[in-house]
Amino acid sequence: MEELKRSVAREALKFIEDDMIVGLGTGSTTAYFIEYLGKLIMEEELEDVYGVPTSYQARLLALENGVPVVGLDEVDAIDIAVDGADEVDPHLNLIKGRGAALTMEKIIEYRAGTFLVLVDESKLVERLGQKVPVPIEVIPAAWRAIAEEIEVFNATAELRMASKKDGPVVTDNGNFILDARFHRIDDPLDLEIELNNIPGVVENGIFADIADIVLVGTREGVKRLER
Ligand SMILES: O=C[C@H](O)[C@H](O)[C@H](O)COP(=O)(O)O
Repeated sequence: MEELKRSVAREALKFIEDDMIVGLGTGSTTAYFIEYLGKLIMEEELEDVYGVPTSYQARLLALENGVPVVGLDEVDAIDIAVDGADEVDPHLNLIKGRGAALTMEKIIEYRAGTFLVLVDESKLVERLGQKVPVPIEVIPAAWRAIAEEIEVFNATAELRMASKKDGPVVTDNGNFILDARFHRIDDPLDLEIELNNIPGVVENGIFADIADIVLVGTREGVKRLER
């Protein structure tokens, strides 16, 4: 599985050119991409490439690997954003947010000229929600109220707990994460909009109609899916 992640990360480098501003995603697959990108920059095979990190994890990895970083508020445009996903459906709708970085990811990926997604074949599903819940970033004080609201959608929501800290996961933005399991997601775009309409919801992990290209690492090689 790690080799599949590495192979898509290597393939993603082909999309990066000199002078590009690159959105740097979060997670284990993008971590390889940031590492390889840093190598090309250090070897001067790429020039004037800057990364806009989607999380503290991406920022630390970029600094560690020699990718110069800039903030979203310092750039006029993002040429390409590269990120992983937790599920990809046949229309290239995604679920993201296992790493709790969904809000900055969505802001940066929405702004990017091209949004390139890197996954291994285990992430492909027929319908979103088949394998993973939908993460929802919420204002802490509102978590219980929102969990109740979500039941209206025929779903259950669980507050995500931390593993190396007592109590809940706190996101890079200081919020909580609810993981919502829906009975069935028929219209991802509609659900994405509806969830964001609940007061106190900051953002949710459905990324409908936003991915441009998905590179899938398979045992037979890297496959390219396009919308
Ligand atoms: O918040 C985390 C992100 O959405 C990740 O991009 C996503 O969970 C994929 O991560 P990984 O490449 O580790 O499977």
